[in-house]
Amino acid sequence: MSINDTADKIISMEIRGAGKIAREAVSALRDHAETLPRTGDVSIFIREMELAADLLLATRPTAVSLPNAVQIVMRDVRSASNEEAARRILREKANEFIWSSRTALDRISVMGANHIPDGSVVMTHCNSSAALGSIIEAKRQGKDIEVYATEVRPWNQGRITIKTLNDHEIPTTYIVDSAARTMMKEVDLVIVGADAITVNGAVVNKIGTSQIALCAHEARKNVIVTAETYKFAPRTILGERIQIEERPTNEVLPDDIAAGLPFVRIKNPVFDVTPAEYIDLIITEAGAIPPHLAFTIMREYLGWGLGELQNQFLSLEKD
Ligand SMILES: O=C(COP(=O)(O)O)[C@H](O)[C@H](O)COP(=O)(O)O
Repeated sequence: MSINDTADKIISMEIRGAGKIAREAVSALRDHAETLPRTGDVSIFIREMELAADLLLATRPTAVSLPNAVQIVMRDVRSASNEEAARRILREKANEFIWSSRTALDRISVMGANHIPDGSVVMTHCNSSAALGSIIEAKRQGKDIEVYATEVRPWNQGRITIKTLNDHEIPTTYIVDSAARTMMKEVDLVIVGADAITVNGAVVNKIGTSQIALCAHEARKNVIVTAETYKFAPRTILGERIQIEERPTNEVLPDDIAAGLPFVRIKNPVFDVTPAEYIDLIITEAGAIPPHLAFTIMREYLGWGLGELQNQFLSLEKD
């Protein structure tokens, strides 16, 4: 798929979910490199690849998996000594990222399943491959489990979730988002995915996640977040905030109805922030951690992010 097609599909949400966005972006970068004519000038190749990367980065602002994946693939390309080396590094890094991202999902699924006791009822929100992977793995291990899945207005990602759960013959109850608190008494634990995790262990995920986590906290039910290490955002160490995407208001209310309500304002933020105190565990491919250890993951697994931050500080000091 071309860079433009991939970017369009991410914007239109045909490609969605933080992990998938990252993998598809990386595979589009790899394919794009193959379409560029060989010039023998490494700087031309790098410039073309940066333009392609910028196009992808401008698609959706919240899932940090996208800039992290682009950085993982592009970082060593930028210092390549010649065009052939740059092409080889890009290909290798892209393939490595896609492979390790899938492996991470498998590992998270097994660890996540270990945290789902036999006979438990799990609530999930939105459509997360990491969260669903854990539920499906628990079922594969022979555990008798049930799921409550929310609708996820306005895009109804819950329908994709219930289709997958149904395909795996997992008994599922489908509820509207506002039924989460009422239904929490039937539930033993909540499992969701993440679009970004900040240095203080807060989790950015689909709008509504924080309400569900709050209800779970009130009802003394565990909240488990499943997230690959590339969902952690090292730049939050510097105080950079995760941008919450606002999508068109007509996803919430059709324009013709809105036009008749001149005093009504519509807002459509599509992600929210769940503070660390409402999260019991974050399961990554590197192990399950309490949210306050987010910094450790950033240091150990996204070390480049910290190196870059250090360079920024050094240049600030020089200025
Ligand atoms: O919030 C969403 C998707 O939002 P959208 O539908 O707006 O992209 C998912 O919970 C996370 O991206 C994690 O998904 P995964 O575990 O698959 O990476």
